[in-house]
Amino acid sequence: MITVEVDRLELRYGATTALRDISFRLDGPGICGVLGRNGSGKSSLFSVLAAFRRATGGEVRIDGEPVFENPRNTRRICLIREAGDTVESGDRVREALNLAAELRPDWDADYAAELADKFGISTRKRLRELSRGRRSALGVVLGLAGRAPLTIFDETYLGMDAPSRMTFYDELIAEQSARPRTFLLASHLIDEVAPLLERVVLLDDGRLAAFEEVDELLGRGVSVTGPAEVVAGIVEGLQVIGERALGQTRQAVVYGELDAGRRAAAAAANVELGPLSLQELIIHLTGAEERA
Ligand SMILES: Nc1ncnc2c1ncn2[C@@H]1O[C@H](COP(=O)(O)OP(=O)(O)OP(=O)(O)O)[C@@H](O)[C@H]1O
Repeated sequence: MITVEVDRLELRYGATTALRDISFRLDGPGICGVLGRNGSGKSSLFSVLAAFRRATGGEVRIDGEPVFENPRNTRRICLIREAGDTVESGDRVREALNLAAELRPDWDADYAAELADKFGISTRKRLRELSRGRRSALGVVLGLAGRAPLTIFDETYLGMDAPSRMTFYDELIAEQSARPRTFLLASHLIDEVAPLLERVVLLDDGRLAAFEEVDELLGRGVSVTGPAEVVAGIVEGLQVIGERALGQTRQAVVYGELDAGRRAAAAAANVELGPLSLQELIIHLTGAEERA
């Protein structure tokens, strides 16, 4: 079990600032989603966490020690990138697995073989002959069987079909309960991964838009649907983060809680109050509608 501290992190690529003033801390095991729109900085954050890049400001520490140029930490972190990016070493699947066995102190070869079988990956196959989905699945095998205390999957699902993705999610949950560790998961399939996540790091244009437990985040959003004028009265003075009109019916998405008075007004006027999905909430929080 490890502690991950991201402290006022900044990453610039020349004139582009990809991450600004990002701070959060993960104590102990859990599955944390790293979510955000294209270009929001997810892969940049991972590249600093995995010590592939040096931060241009602030720091990342694992168990209190910096990650960059620190061999003690490098072996404890495993970053699995999207399809094809992780498995360039070796000619065949077997060689990629053997290399992982050398690099990863906690590698479980039997589990790797079992997973490869589940994903239909032949260990005799040449890496370049694998389909895109199977290359992604091989990334999943390397990440799960490596059992690194900090394991990061960066859009590793790309190209994987629905049954393979479900196998990935099931294995992730099973691993997490049998051998708790810290997983970071970036995905654009938010509602698909939402049930796995305990916490979310939400990035918006390189900034930290939210760092929260999923249940708390979900508790913040409520949709209010009914006759336009009544809805307007109920949400007045609240933070409305999205709106939709359908004829005389209006749906307002509120970020925040409705007090008892507003709830009673809604009940009396047949106004429907509903939860938001994590995906809806995140779409609103990252301003997709306004920008679109
Ligand atoms: N090597 C690089 N050189 C210059 N700019 C870069 C580089 N890598 C990323 N960026 C820029 O940094 C910002 C963040 O990109 P990043 O790839 O971290 O986003 P992301 O959230 O992973 O996006 P996506 O969801 O599309 O994968 C973007 O503006 C991007 O153009």
